[in-house]
Amino acid sequence: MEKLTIRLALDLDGVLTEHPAPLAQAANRALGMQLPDHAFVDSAGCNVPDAVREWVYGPGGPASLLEAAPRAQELLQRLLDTLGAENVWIVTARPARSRAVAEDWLRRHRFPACRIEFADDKVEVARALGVTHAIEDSLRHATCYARAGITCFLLSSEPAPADESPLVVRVPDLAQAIERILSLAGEIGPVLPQANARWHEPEDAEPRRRRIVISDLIDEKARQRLAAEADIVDIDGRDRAALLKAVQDADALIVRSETLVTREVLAAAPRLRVIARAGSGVDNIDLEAATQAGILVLNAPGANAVSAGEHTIALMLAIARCVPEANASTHAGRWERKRFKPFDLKGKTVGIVGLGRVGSVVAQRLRAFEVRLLGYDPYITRERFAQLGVEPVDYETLLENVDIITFHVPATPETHHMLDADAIARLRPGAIVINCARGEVVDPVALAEALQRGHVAAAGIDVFPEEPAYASPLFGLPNVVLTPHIGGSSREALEAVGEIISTTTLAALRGEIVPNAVNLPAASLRAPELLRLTQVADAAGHLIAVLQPNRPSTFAVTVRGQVAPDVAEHVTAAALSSALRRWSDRRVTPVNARLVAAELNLLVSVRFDSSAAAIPEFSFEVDGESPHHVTVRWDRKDAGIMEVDRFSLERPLAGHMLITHHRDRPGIVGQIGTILGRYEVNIAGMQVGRHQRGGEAIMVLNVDDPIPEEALAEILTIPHISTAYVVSLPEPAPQMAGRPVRAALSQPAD
Ligand SMILES: NC(=O)C1=CN([C@@H]2O[C@H](COP(=O)(O)OP(=O)(O)OC[C@H]3O[C@@H](n4cnc5c(N)ncnc54)[C@H](O)[C@@H]3O)[C@@H](O)[C@H]2O)C=CC1
Ligand SMILES: O=C(O)C(=O)COP(=O)(O)O
Repeated sequence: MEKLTIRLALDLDGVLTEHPAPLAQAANRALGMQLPDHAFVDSAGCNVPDAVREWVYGPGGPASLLEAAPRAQELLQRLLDTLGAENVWIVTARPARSRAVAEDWLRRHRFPACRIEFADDKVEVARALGVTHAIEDSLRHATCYARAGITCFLLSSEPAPADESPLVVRVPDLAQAIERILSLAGEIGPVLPQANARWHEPEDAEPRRRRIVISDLIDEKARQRLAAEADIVDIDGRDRAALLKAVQDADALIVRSETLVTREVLAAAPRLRVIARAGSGVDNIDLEAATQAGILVLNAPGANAVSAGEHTIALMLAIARCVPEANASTHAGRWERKRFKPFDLKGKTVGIVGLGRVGSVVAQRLRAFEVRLLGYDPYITRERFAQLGVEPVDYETLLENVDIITFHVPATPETHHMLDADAIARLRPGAIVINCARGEVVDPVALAEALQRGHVAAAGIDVFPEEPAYASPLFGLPNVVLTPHIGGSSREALEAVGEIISTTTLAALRGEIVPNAVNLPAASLRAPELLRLTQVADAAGHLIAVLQPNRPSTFAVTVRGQVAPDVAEHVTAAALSSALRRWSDRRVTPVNARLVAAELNLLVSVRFDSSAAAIPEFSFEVDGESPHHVTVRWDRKDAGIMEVDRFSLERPLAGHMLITHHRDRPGIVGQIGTILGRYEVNIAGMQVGRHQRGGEAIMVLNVDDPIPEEALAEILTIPHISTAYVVSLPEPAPQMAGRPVRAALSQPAD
């Protein structure tokens, strides 16, 4: 039976001892030092002079007066019992000459016997000992271990920075570090304990209602839809402290443009799985950090495009028709028919920068005004320009030839200050500038200056570099019409955005695949079909990690038959994330599966063989001492695991199973049945795969009851059985229950 051996290096100070602050305090008192309390968390790393270290750790020094950490003796004993005394070391950076003091301290505090290594360079020693895991209270040592490929549990209550190595796993105390290690050892031991024998580990022991934080005003119907399935926490996203507190136990966060979702926010949100942007622009969300953390980001592009487009036209017309000033003057009782000089849009040249959803709405509406339309958008096709009736031009040409310029681009490094002093200088005198996109696109200082000079005749601005905008160089200028980022706020837009965001947030929290993800590929398959396929791929990933508990160095996917690339990517991400959940301690989801794999040096490859199968198949293969292989077959309606380690199966794998690899010999099945019978495990079904009589074979037994550890140990003593695994996989989709996939597969494909 393949079994992951954990070889553990435990730090002494701060891990088995209490926090070593008393050491620094003693040195300060006795030697007149000014060491901070954490100096002896890593005294070498903190450059504590050697002479001080020798005194602190030497005979009669303050280290001999330290207390033990709570329950440290009992916890060490459990480690020794579970992992084996030959697999546990205390590895300390105390000076080697202090060995006698340390050993005496351990004895006096009734620690069980454990080997102890003294090393300035802990990693070098750990490598030589074949250490796989470590427990540390020093970030520097933890980082060094991680760099050497050793998973290190770091005792820390600080949140991890998002760029921390996936091999550094923060836990609050020693008990929890050891719990994680023991569960790791148990999970990959000979039998899966009941709680782990699930194909999809639940995040909670008890299913809990989801918690959704809403940080801005959203449509009321959307709110009610969310509240029907989850607990809602309303906050003002501009209040950082409230935001950081609210996200601590949030599953989803719904924001609009005013909430900045930074790395700091993500680091404070360990449970967060979905960030939904109730709108289009996601520039207020740190997408890179969200993706690294495996958090799905959704938005609702297009749902407010008419709103933003109409607002753009409103600003243009307000300027052309002098509406703001004429309104104020008439209200004030002045009848100034000669003062205002409105003009028609007809016959003017309007330049649209960015012809996406909003830009297109603007173009379509402006055509009715009989204007000439120039457009600059290097990312859309000539055909799209033609459809919209817009002449494609380069940016300079656009600037030099328009009466009105309007921006509809996202905020990116490329669009930052696209309209700066140089660009403004290219505009014809008297041009008008409209910005309903993002404040960052226009340099407000340069624009204000051009407006004051009259080079730019007027501007209509809905968005500001910093929002809420309580000050701006544009404030108070007579030829500027300002609105407080309400372009996308029409009733209809809020309703449409709300519907998309509420339904897809709930669907994503249920694990369904949604069409509006920003950091996962768009899916060309209907969501329910893709969900079933990715659930089975998830199960295949889980199975392959049960078969191969040590993280492999390659994860190769072969896609046979006609399969769209986005479907293959979803399947790969599902299988890989599920396997990585067992191969690493990182929080892995399909969103960050490839990133985590790359960080762990796991080479992921996807090969397409479209000539091969009429019925699509996805094969997952990992390397290792004995490479393993799992194949999912997909009839475009249902999917099932139909092959394990190149043995074909009659029925798809599902339910609680015992899988054995053995030599095909008479009597083996009977012997297993007898053992399971003795332990009162009921066998619900069986299938055997073999290549030739008497050769290598695989047997899958579906069982109704959990298999006790002792039963599996007995099964492993049966001659000719080489490996045995217990695994649980999801049942087939309800409509397929009881119907072998083979039958479904024989139907013609769609
Ligand atoms: N004022 C408001 O309330 C609203 C503002 N917006 C903002 O309007 C902008 C456009 O939104 P959508 O049309 O929904 O986005 P979109 O993604 O549909 O369209 C953006 C277009 O800009 C183009 N583009 C990107 N970089 C460019 C560059 N360097 N030069 C020229 N074109 C470039 C893209 O090819 C794309 O066609 C975004 O900044 C969005 O946040 C959107 C809705 C409401
Ligand atoms: O959808 C967008 O990109 C918008 O700019 C609208 O932002 P808001 O939701 O009104 O804060």
